[in-house]
Amino acid sequence: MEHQKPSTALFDVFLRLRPGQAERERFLDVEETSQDAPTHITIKPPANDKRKRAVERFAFTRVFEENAGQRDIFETSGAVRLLQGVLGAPGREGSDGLLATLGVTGSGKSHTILGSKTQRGLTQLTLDTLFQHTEPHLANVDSSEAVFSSLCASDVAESQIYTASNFLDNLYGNVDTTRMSRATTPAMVRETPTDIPGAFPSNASAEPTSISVYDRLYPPLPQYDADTTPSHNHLTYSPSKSSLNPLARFAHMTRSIAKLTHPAHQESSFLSAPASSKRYMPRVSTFPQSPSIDDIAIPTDSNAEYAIVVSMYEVYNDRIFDLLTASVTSGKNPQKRRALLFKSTEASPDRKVVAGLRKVVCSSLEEALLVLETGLQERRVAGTGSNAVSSRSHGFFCLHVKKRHKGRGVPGPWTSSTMTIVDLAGSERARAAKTAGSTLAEAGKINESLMYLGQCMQMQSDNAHSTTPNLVPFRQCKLTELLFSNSFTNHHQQKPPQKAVMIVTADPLGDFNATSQILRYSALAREVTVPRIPSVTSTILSGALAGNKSANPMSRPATPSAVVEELENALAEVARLREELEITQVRLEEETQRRIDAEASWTTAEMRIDEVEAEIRDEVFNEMEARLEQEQRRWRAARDEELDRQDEHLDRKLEIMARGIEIYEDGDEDKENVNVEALSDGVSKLGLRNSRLEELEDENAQLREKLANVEREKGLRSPSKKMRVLKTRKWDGSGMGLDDGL
Ligand SMILES: Nc1ncnc2c1ncn2[C@@H]1O[C@H](COP(=O)(O)OP(=O)(O)OP(=O)(O)O)[C@@H](O)[C@H]1O
Repeated sequence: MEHQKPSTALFDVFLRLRPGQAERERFLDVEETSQDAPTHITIKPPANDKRKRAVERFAFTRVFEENAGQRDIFETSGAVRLLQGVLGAPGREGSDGLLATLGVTGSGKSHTILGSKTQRGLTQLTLDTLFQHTEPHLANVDSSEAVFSSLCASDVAESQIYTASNFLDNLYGNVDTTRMSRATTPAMVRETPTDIPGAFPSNASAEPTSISVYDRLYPPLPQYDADTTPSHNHLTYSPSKSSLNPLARFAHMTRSIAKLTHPAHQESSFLSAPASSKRYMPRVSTFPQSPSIDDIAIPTDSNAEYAIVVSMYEVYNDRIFDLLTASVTSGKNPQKRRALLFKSTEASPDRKVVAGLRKVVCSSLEEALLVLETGLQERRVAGTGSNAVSSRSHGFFCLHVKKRHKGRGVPGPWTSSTMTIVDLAGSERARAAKTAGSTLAEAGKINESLMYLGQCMQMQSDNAHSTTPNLVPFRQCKLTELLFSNSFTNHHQQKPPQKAVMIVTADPLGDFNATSQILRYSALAREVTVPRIPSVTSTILSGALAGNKSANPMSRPATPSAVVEELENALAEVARLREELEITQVRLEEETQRRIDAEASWTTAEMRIDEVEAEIRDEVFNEMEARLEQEQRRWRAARDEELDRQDEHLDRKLEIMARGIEIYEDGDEDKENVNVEALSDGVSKLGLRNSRLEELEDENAQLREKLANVEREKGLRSPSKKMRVLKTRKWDGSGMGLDDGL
C-alpha cells in the first residue's frame, strides 16, 4: 500500500478522470512525473474558444487516470487508511473518517462510491474490508439481548436501533403494498422495468408474504441447523439464525438465494432491480463480487469486540432525511418524510449528530449490503439531459464501528467511530441538463450547496499555504456543516478530528467551463500561465531579417543592431502584455464568478432573513394571542368567582332568614298570624316604624320566593358552582384548587 504524505489540509484531494465516450476535444492533460503517480494536471480552453489561451495548472494529492480501477481508487486514495483510523489502534478509540466525491454531473461520482452492475464501489469495498477484518470479533447481537441493549444504551444520537434481521423482516418479511419507494437506485432508472430482460411485470403476483426474510435467506438446513427454530418479532429484539457458523450461513444462503425473490428479479443486479410499488428483497447473489480485496490487511484488536451499525441519510433541499425510514404511501396521500436535525443532544453536548436516525446492526456483509440497497431505493435520483441517473440529493452512508474491550470479566464501555461515505449530487447547468420544474429547483439548491462547499474547500486550500488561517465558513448550509463540523479539534472532547478524503471526478471530454470551475476550488494549489509565443517574435524577427537580406542594400541600409534590438524589445513587450492581459482575463472571469456566487448567497441570506422575520412575527403574534386569551380566561374566572361569592353571600343570608322564619312557622296560619303579630308587637316594642315593618314583610316575601327558587335550583347549580369556585381558585394559584380539594 502506498504511503501518503501527511497533509495539513482538512481534506486530501484526489482527482479521478473518467473514461470518455464522446468524440470530443480533450481539454485536460495529466503531467508526466518522475514520481510513482501523477499529481498535476493542466487544462486549456477548447480550440473553438478563441478568446482564451491561458493554461491552468492544478495540483492534487494524486491524479487517477482513466484506466484506474475501483480497487486502485480504494487502496490508493486513502480509503483503507481512513478505515484503519476508524477501527483504531489496539486498545484505543478510533477516529472518524469521511470519504466524499465531488464533480460535475455525470463525471462518475456515484460510479466511484456505489459502483456499477459489474464493479463494486468504495462503499461495498469498505463494508467488505470491515467485515473481513472484524467478523471473528463481532459481538453477537442476534443471540444476546444484553449486548444489543448495551449497544442501544451507548448511542448518543437518539437513534432507533434495530438488528438487521428485525429490520429486514419488518420491511420484506410481510410485503406491505402501501410501502413504496420514490426512487430507485442509480442504475435502476436506466431501464424501465419492462426494458430489463426478465424484469418482473407490473401484474406479477407477489410471493408468499408470510415467509420471514430470514426464512428466505436461511431456510432450515438439517445438516447445519437441525434444531434451531428462531422467532422473528417485528421491531423487537429476537435471536436469529445469524448465530449460525458464518461459513455455513454463507453456503446456506448462496444455495437458497435463488428461491428468495421473484423469478423476474433474476436478471437484475445489485444496482438494477426494477422500480416497484412493492418491496422485493434484492438478491445478494446478483451483487457484483469484483474487485476482490482479500489481500488487503488492516490490523484489528483481538482483545476487542466489535459491532457494525449502518445508517443512511440524504440531504435534499438543505434538509436531512433518513433513507432507512421508508416513506409510507397510502392511497393518494403519501406521508411526508420528517426532516431530521443535526444538533447536539443530551448525551452529546459537545458534538453535533444527526438525531433520530434509524440504525441497523449488521452481523454480516450480506446483511449490510441488503440494508444499503434498501436505503438506496429511497434516495432521490432522476434522469436529466446530462445523466440518465442523476443523484438529486447528497447521499450519506454511515458505517459506525462500535468497539469495546472484551477483557475477562465485565466488558468495557462501547466506543464509536464512524466512516461516512458521501455521494454528492453533481453541479449542473440548466441548459445542458435540460431540467425544468422541480428538477430545476432541485438543481438550484444543489448548485447553491456546492457553491458553499466550494468556498469551504477554497478556504481550506488557502489556509494550508497561509500562516494566518481564516475560518472555514462551514455553517452556511447543511451540507458543509455535515462535512466539516467534525474536522476541527474540539477541546471539550478527546476524540481527534475526523480525517477526510475528497475524490474529485472529472470528464476530460466533458463540459470545460463546469469542470474548470470545480477544479479551481477543489485543487490543493493552482497556477495560471499563458504559453509563451517565442515563435511570434522569432517569426517576425526572422521575417524582418530575411526581408532585410533580400532588400536592396541601397534603398535600405544594412540593419543596424539597434533597430533589431528595439523591435525585439517591442515584440517581447507586446507578448508580455498579452500574457498579462490573458491572466487578468482569467482572474476577472473568476472574480466575476465569485461575485455572482456572492450575490446569490446574499440573495439567499436576504430571503432567509425575510423568512426568519416572518417566522418571528408569527411567533410573537401567536404568543400575544395566547397571552391575551390567558388574560381573558383569568378575567372571566375572576368575574365568575365574584358572582359566586355574591351568590354564596345571598345563600347565607337566605339561610339565616329561612332559619328565622322557621322559628315562627308552626304549620297553621293562625299561629303564623299570631307569630306575625307577636313579631309585629316585638318590632313595635323595639320602636320600629310601621312602614319599615311593611318593607321587611315585603322583603321577607321576596326572600321566601327566592329561597324556594334557590332550593329548586340547588341540586342543579351546586356541583358546577363548586367546580367553578375550585377552578377559579386554581387559576389564581390561591391554594385550594381542584386537585387540592380532591
Ligand atoms: N470510471 C468509470 N468507468 C466506467 N464508467 C464510468 C466511470 N465513471 C462514470 N462512468 C459511467 O458514467 C455514467 C455517469 O456516471 P455517474 O452516474 O457515476 O455520474 P455522477 O457524477 O454520479 O452524476 P450525478 O451527479 O448526475 O449523479 C454512468 O453510466 C457510469 O457508469
